[in-house]
Amino acid sequence: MYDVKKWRHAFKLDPNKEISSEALEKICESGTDAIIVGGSDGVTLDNVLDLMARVRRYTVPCALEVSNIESITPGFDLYFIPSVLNSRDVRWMSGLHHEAVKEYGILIDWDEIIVEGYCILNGDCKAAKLTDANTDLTENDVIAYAMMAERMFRMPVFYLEYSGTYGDPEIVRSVKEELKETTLFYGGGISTADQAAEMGGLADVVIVGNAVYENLGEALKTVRAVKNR
Ligand SMILES: CC(C)=CCC/C(C)=C/CC/C(C)=C/CC/C(C)=C/CC/C(C)=C/CC/C(C)=C/CC/C(C)=C/COP(=O)(O)OP(=O)(O)O
Ligand SMILES: O=P(O)(O)OC[C@@H](O)CO
Ligand SMILES: [Mg+2]
Repeated sequence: MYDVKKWRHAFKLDPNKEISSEALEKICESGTDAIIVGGSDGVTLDNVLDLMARVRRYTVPCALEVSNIESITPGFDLYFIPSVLNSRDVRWMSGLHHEAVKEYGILIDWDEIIVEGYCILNGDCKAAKLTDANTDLTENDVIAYAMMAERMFRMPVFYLEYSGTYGDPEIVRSVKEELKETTLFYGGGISTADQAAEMGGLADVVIVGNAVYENLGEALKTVRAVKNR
């Protein structure tokens, strides 16, 4: 199922972190809609290839969320391309993308590409620091980014990124109310089934990352909590 409009839940696995074969089997067989391979630091071609090959033993769709040009490889079902709308540095919104398309544009199968308009809201997370994101935003600021993603740039995905911390459900609710076409991804700090159910009731797709490495048993419960709603 490669239509993100039908997704409700995904696990994000970091190629720069260790995961046992037993844990990986449970994650891939959990009933989640997809595995997203991605992280903001230490992502290399070697660790991406290794994780892709291991996930490929299972039937679950597997997407690469591109964080640098060097680690892009064929073999994924989909490629998510983040564009950080609240970055103060144009490289993270369109600069690196321009370089990549200039160099590899001819090789790109555009049907496999899904652009994500990111709005990073946890100023302490690695992605915020890397991209110099302005996280000092009001609810109206965030809604404006969502409107830009959908109506100016026609991005298929708007990603509310609270990586490492649980977000504000009221902001997620307001953003969801604003979006008509664009799919709303929520990620950040989900470590229990209750949190997954809450954000799953507001966003279209819930992404669970760090909990996989911190408490796998609880992380696995997030799938049912979101999909049984
Ligand atoms: C041959 C072949 C297969 C060709 C395919 C062609 C293809 C896919 C081409 C892509 C072209 C293209 C436009 C590429 C874009 C290049 C690029 C480098 C864009 C920049 C992406 C970007 C803005 C990265 C910034 C960081 C970011 C937002 C990462 C997303 C992941 C994220 C937020 C992770 C969370 O952080 P984490 O690491 O988990 O943090 P903790 O460790 O603290 O948990
Ligand atoms: O790691 P967590 O905090 O679950 O966040 C998931 C994802 O949104 C990170 O890009
Ligand atoms: Mg992480």
